[in-house]
Amino acid sequence: PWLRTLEAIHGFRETEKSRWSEASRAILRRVQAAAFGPGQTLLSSVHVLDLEPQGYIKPHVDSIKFCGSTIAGLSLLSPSVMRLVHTQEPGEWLELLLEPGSLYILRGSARYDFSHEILRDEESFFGERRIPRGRRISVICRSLPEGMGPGEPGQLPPACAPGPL
Ligand SMILES: O=C(O)CCC(=O)C(=O)O
Ligand SMILES: [Fe+2]
Repeated sequence: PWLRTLEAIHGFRETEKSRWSEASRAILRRVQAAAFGPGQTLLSSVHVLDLEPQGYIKPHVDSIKFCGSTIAGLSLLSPSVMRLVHTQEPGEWLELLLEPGSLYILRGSARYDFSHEILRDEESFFGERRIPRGRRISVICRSLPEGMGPGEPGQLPPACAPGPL
């Protein structure tokens, strides 16, 4: 639902999950505490993306219609490189090495003014260092779009209706 519309992603499968084991919920609570403020409401379901070794994500900015001001992603299995490029100033960019078990948080300017992408295996370098890509799973939490309080769930796709994590 997130990326199919953008055709930004290749070699993947995905799902949205709202039911988690207690052990997983404990981890999601840590993500929530690290990435989101007390006033932020999260989308009720968590996005899980499974990228095959040849899979990659092209540069995009998450839709402001479906996603609020914060995106937090937990990377699992293979390391990968995320590149952020300023949408107005392509010379302004940075790369993040996403080690398995790491959490990235996109908020503020990183969320709105920079595109993000996951490099394909052939281009997967962090500086000079080659980062060979294997299967990568990411678990992504997002805040609700502003003005999308529980009173206005009609504008959201059903899987994104607001609710507790
Ligand atoms: O896999 C990730 O960490 C990022 C996924 C992403 O950019 C998205 O779902 O919009
Ligand atoms: Fe994204």
